[in-house]
Amino acid sequence: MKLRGLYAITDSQLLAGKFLPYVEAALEGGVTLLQYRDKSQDASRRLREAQSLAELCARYKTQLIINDDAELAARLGVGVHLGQTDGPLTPARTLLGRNAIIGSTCHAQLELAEQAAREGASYVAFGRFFNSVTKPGAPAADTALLEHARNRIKLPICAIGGITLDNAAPLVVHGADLLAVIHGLFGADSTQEVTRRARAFNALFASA
Ligand SMILES: Cc1ncc(COP(=O)(O)OP(=O)(O)O)c(N)n1
Ligand SMILES: Cc1nc(C(=O)O)sc1CCOP(=O)(O)O
Ligand SMILES: [Mg+2]
Repeated sequence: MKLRGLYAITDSQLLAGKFLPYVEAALEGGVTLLQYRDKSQDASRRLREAQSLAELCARYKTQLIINDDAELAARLGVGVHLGQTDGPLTPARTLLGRNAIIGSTCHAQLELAEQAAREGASYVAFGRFFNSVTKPGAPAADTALLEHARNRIKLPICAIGGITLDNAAPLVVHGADLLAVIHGLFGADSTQEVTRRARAFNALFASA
């Protein structure tokens, strides 16, 4: 499967009280990958919500990725996204199997991406590209990095951090295969607006 398009990421605070309707609205507009990102320690809620997302994703034929937690991903038979402090990729690959999607945070460092590729990552994620409400302190990346990564890394390239419909187009032009978005997608006033935004993000790939 070609990993290209919108990568929607959930946020438990932003989606409080509208979690499933907003996620379904995004799926309705078209989502290549959906990441369940919940930074709480509430294991039973995490399991319950991740199971609901797995059912929803199955209906929409979207791939589900669990942030941080390879054990939960293994339990659900889905993919995982691991940051630099979330544990090594190689055991996660062994646990999840060769077909699982495993993503790796590489900040603004090509060396991290090359290492992730050697260790069996399915895609590499660079960011943050713009100011992010969700993660203001993340290290900054720029479009030149995408061009270098395009030439050196033979894996799908994901861009993240402060991405909105107003600033996303150059990222695709400079080589991003996946646009990972929280606020720019789910910070909308209605489910209809979430669907519209998802469609508009996907349209950027159709025209690139
Ligand atoms: C697609 C994608 N890219 C980067 C991240 C960030 O991962 P990490 O650095 O582990 O930070 P947290 O998201 O865990 O706070 C991501 N989750 N997804
Ligand atoms: C989770 C995350 N990781 C980042 C990184 O740079 O690695 S930026 C980020 C937040 C993405 O949310 P938003 O689209 O609301 O900015
Ligand atoms: Mg993490």
